[in-house]
Amino acid sequence: MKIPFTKMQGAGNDFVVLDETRNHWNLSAAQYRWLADRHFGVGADQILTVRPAPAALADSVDFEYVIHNADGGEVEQCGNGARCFARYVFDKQLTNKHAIRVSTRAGIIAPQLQSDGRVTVNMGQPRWAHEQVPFTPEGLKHDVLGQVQRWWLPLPAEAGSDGAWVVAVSMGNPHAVQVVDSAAQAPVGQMGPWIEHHASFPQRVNAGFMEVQSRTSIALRVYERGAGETLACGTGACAAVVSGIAMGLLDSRVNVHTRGGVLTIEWAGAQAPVMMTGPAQTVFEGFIEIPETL
Ligand SMILES: N[C@@H](CCC[C@H](N)C(=O)O)C(=O)O
Repeated sequence: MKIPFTKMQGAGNDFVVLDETRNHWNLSAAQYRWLADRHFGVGADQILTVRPAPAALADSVDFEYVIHNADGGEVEQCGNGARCFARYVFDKQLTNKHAIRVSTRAGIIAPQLQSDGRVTVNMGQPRWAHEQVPFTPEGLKHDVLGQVQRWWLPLPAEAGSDGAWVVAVSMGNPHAVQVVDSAAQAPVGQMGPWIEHHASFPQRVNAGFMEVQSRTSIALRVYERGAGETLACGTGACAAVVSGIAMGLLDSRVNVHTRGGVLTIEWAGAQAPVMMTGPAQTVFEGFIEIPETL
């Protein structure tokens, strides 16, 4: 089966985008994994699929947005992908709207194309309840910083540290955010996999390493669940900023410096939604023959 695809990137977090508004490709987890493979497939951190709005939501949303990690697993949310999704459906004339509403496994989000080419996404509210992350901290020690609890995650010697103080929060997908002295020096590749698979996160977790540079600027690296360290993680940026605001370390508008570019995150606190603004670009497009058996 030969299918069309578009390669996109948002702050260096890269995607293969598939259009299933007319045809359903019915790809298996192994086929998504193959597409994401940088040696045998196209190469991507995530595969994004555009589907028509689900019938039950047809009056309130424009599309369904389906996300698979590079490991082939389907996940709930992807922030950088949401900006690319909005750019894709507009450029491909699947809609003529600059502002759309999109259904995801984590609820409805609302991306909007800006006149400078960037995209702003209303990512909804952060979710702190343990069952919503999900996070099972039984047996872990904790302290309180500002308005938020930090939990001590014990780690084995191979992780390069005996543990980490993390804030657990969901932006539709699970995040464990820790404050570090230097994002550049943080042992992301060594510690990340141990946090991702920590027993206190039953659905695994994205591990964020946040360096607070000022009240309006952070440097951030994220070891993503199902993808490893990426050049940027949009939901990770939202999770880090809301955690930093709740800890009393950040103001309500923060520039997040990732290895692939800058994202701007705004959150007024409490019940306010998190707004994320950043780039979204098409890199190339083509057709690819998907192996039937893998
Ligand atoms: N790159 C993404 C997040 C993609 C999903 C994540 N790896 C997960 O498993 O939750 C972003 O920009 O938010």
